[in-house]
Amino acid sequence: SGMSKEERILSWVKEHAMAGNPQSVLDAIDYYCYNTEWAMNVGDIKGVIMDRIVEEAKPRVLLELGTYCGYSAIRMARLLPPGARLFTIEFNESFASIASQMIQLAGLQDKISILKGSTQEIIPQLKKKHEISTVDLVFLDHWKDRYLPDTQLLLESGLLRKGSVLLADNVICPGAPEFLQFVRGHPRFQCTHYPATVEYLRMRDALEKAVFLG
Ligand SMILES: O=C(CSCCNC(=O)c1cc(-c2ccc(F)cc2)cc(O)c1O)c1ccc(O)c(O)c1
Ligand SMILES: [Mg+2]
Repeated sequence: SGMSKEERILSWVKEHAMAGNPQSVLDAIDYYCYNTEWAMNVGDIKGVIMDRIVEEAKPRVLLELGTYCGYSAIRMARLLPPGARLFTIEFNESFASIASQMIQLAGLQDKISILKGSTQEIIPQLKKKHEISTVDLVFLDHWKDRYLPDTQLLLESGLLRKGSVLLADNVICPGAPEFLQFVRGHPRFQCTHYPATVEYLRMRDALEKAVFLG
């Protein structure tokens, strides 16, 4: 029994962040994870790279695979204009609950919808159930061996349009070799590699951006 690591992070953020201030929520999570307990948030180093990519893409409909505590959802949604929407899929009930409270504290609940379930069951429902035509940016951060099958599912579901951006975390560590090989070898994807480090550590990691050419 006792609190989970994710509950301890949420408690710290409630104490140290300012309600309605997304940056203070991100800073509080990063401070706790640098100084007290490591956790698998994308973090500040890869987060700054994500910020630039999201600002350049100007997406109106975003999809995230793997919510965890909501750090990357808050990171992306804080940059969005009114009317833009982020849908984030989380399989784990307790992670989804923590993330919902984190997003509420950041004041971003009107921009972010948490969809509870597995990506393989939810992705095919997105068009009908959530009135989505296509997605402008997808952040992949869930099970690393699901990156490739879910990319193929996004293609089959007609959810990608010319210019849709796939942005994948952890392509070096833990790694997503089959996904990397697929998008880098695919004639309809334009890939860019962004070397970085694993959140809160010195170990090497990277983001991969794959733009669908339609
Ligand atoms: O962990 C999962 C799978 S989803 C999260 C995937 N993400 C990662 O695994 C992930 C891992 C690392 C990382 C780990 C160890 C290292 F030494 C270095 C890096 C970094 C990341 O940025 C990540 O995103 C899950 C657990 C329980 C459930 O109940 C559930 O539902 C899910
Ligand atoms: Mg990750």
